[in-house]
Amino acid sequence: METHKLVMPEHLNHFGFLFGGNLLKWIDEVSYIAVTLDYPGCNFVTVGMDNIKFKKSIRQGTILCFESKKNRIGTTSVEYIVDVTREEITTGSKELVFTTRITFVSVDENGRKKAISTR
Ligand SMILES: CC(=O)SCCNC(=O)CCNC(=O)[C@H](O)C(C)(C)COP(=O)(O)OP(=O)(O)OC[C@H]1O[C@@H](n2cnc3c(N)ncnc32)[C@H](O)[C@@H]1OP(=O)(O)O
Repeated sequence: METHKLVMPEHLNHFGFLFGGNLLKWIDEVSYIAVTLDYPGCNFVTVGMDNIKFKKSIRQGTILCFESKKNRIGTTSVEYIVDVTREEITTGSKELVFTTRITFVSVDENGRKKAISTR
């Protein structure tokens, strides 16, 4: 699944670059939507996000593309790789600015883990 976000003034830190917590929130949100659409009827919670390294700063006005790819399916969990690329609006070129693995666990109505059902 692919989606885009526009970096606005309210997303910046006090140095004027994208606040890392906002990036992580967007990754949680877009990949939660991906897993929920991939497994209709299941409820998921995030259990972990790996490899958090902020190596590129991101300016206001940047268009970010989030691509969530299913990477591993376990008994109760599903892992996605999320690649975040910066899209250069004048040239159309793309640059990978962040990548992570995020894992969701299927839960029942009481929040207890539950085997993933495919229907
Ligand atoms: C969309 C959101 O933001 S939701 C809000 C934030 N998330 C939450 O509030 C969730 C809080 N956590 C919990 O309620 C519990 O930890 C649960 C229900 C998610 C899991 O229960 P636990 O007893 O901790 O699970 P357990 O350790 O047995 O692992 C369950 C599965 O998750 C996987 N897992 C556990 N920890 C991690 C981790 N850090 N990274 C990746 N996978 C993990 C396990 O490998 C296992 O997978 P499998 O069943 O496919 O083999």
